[in-house]
Amino acid sequence: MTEASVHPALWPAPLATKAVEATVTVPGSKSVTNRALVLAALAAEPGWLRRPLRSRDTLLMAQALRALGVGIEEGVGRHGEGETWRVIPAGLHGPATVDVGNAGTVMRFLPPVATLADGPVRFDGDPRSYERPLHGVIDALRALGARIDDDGRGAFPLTVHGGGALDGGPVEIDASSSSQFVSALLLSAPRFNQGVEVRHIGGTLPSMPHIRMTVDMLRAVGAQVDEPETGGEPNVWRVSPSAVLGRDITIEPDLSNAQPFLAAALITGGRVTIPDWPEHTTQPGDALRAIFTDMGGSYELSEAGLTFTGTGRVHGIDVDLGDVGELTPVIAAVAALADSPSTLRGVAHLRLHETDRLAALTKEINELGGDVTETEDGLHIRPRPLRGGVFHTYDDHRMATAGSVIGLAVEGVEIENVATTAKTLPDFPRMWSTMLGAES
Ligand SMILES: O=C(O)C1=C[C@@H](OP(=O)(O)O)[C@@H](O)[C@H](O)C1
Ligand SMILES: C=C(OP(=O)(O)O)C(=O)O
Repeated sequence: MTEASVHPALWPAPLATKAVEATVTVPGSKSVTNRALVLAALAAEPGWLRRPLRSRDTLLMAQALRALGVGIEEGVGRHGEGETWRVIPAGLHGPATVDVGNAGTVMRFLPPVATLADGPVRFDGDPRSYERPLHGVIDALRALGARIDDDGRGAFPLTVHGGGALDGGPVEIDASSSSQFVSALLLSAPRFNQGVEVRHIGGTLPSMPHIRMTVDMLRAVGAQVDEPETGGEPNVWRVSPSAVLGRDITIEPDLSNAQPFLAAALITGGRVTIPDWPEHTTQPGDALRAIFTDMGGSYELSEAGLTFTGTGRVHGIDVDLGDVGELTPVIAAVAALADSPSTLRGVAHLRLHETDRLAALTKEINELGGDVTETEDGLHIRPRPLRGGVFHTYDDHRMATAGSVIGLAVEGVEIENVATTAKTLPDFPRMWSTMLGAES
């Protein structure tokens, strides 16, 4: 248990007393930042990340790459000191230790990188990292020629005995518990001797937009990728061996972290603008435009960014969130405040996220007087009048933001350990209060 969960601070979630009217600048995407760091570390020349996210997950990634010998320097960007990272690749060295925290991207994306180091790399992390699925990455790396010690458990702590290179080649995996298995193998694959051919052989693959993000970012650094969506075989991804180019990349705002702010507009009948909303993106958060419109709002994408407007009336929704699972907690919170029931489907794999999100949402919303039941692959949510109380967060950043959304409409909601939002959005409490202070 972390210190924060032994002494959980309670944060009184602010109530919205009127329609929220605000412009909220959201920091960079976790998923894009951590992919960009890995690709820059594997490149043949230095690269830049502009407006990277600085949060627990991305700082853990940067710290791990530095431990392997990669230079990551603070640079002066267009937006002032400290807003860029210059990444200077180097030979990857062991021995090294990597703390994965509870970051799925760090725990899955870095073992393949470690196979390229010239010595042992020991991985450890938060207690929850021991429970999150990893076998797809570890078994695949072994099949591709890596030596990994894990006491036979297929979980952390473990040591990847980097041999300076990896054969690579064809491999079958079951990635139905996490798309990150596929992304992990593809990201390092240009540097494997034979590249990689990953064949997914399990049930439904979640989070397809995140795999698309991996493919697009690989292509942007010069990799050749064959994949199902551009005419390749279904469920098969191939990356050819090649040099990785150093690039200058500006990180998009994290659209999944924009979600609670958009939800505030929807629930209060207000208007929230998120500047720099990308016109085209692989981020799953882009699906919020359609989902929150179905739930009763409307949006406009303009030079100013994405402006989302609510009417104060929120409708229930029946939706498959398999592609966009990380949006589920805040959608569940909004659904609990709607005028009709909701069914959220396709997200059984959320039981293995930061916490068991289906169980946690059910318990916490019901403890405020709600009526939520778990299904095999999601949630049924029947809105009822809610009351105040403690909203437990289980070291899950998205539970904290979900509870805060309910707190906008329900007096007396207290969020346990709101600091857990530091995983991807360290400034959340201040941003939330500022948004409400900007009410008109
Ligand atoms: O590759 C990524 O950056 C992510 C993929 C998804 O993981 P799962 O496929 O495990 O849900 C998502 O939920 C996570 O927040 C980020
Ligand atoms: C599932 C999530 O994170 P992770 O990258 O740790 O899997 C998330 O951010 O919702």
